[in-house]
Amino acid sequence: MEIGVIGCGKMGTALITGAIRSGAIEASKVHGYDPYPAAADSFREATGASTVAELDSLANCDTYLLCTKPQQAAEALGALPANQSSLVISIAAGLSIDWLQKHSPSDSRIIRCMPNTPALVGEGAAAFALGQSATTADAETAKTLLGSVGIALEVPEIQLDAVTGLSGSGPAFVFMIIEALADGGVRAGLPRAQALELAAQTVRGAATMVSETGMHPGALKDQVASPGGTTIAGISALEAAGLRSALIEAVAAATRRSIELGHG
Ligand SMILES: NC(=O)C1=CN([C@@H]2O[C@H](COP(=O)(O)OP(=O)(O)OC[C@H]3O[C@@H](n4cnc5c(N)ncnc54)[C@H](OP(=O)(O)O)[C@@H]3O)[C@@H](O)[C@H]2O)C=CC1
Ligand SMILES: O=C(O)[C@@H]1CCC=N1
Repeated sequence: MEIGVIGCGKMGTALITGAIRSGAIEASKVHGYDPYPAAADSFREATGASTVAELDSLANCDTYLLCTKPQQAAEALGALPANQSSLVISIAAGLSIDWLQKHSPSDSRIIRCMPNTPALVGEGAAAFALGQSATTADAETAKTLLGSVGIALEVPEIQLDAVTGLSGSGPAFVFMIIEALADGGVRAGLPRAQALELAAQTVRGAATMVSETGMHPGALKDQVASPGGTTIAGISALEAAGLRSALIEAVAAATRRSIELGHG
């Protein structure tokens, strides 16, 4: 498999760095293209893969990973060699399989997916949906690539906007939560560095408990809250501030925006 990465920005670099690091793909089989020379330079440095100066030079690839912004995708796909039968895996938010099929060379097989940036550290959460002509082997390719850097679920395409709102955008929401927890620690008198370390490890530990125990997060929360204790005082403050509603609305707003991006 020769992979052409179209768009060597943040996410293309994160995915390929993680996949090469995990051993799922070889750097020598990956060729990036980005019109922005600084992006191509950092991609080469981070991944050890090569880059090309013209998109045409990716003509020998059998698999393309589309990592441009959604608004740049039509131009990028339009520049692919025509009449080539290849697999196009898109990570662009919102762009539907139908849209991707229409803008790709006619015999392309399409996979639409939504990864997230923790792929860079092997803790990604991704989902993907297959286009009509994508084969079982293509599904395996997507599963191997995305699964090498975290979890990769196959879902019906209709769920991908919600995946974008939850796990695609979600790392940003969690980074804000970690930052705010650390601020809380600083406000209570902790040095900044320790506050941040404790906040990040608290989120990591809590997430691991949810994954590993299989217990409902509400039950795990109840275990922390002693009657008349500190935790229930904090929970009460969070409920008064509308934490749950704010997070639900954040995922809903991001999902709506993914749908809008798909409408151009
Ligand atoms: N960031 C994230 O957390 C996630 C992003 N995504 C999706 O990944 C995609 C990329 O996002 P992200 O990495 O953050 O964006 P970036 O802007 O970092 O990367 C996109 C890169 O593509 C380049 N580019 C522009 N036009 C072309 C072209 N015609 N051919 C090849 N490359 C081109 C851009 O150059 P220039 O800057 O000069 O325009 C830029 O370097 C988006 O579609 C986004 O929806 C999906 C999941 C998570
Ligand atoms: O903000 C965005 O549009 C992209 C898609 C998911 C995460 N980042």
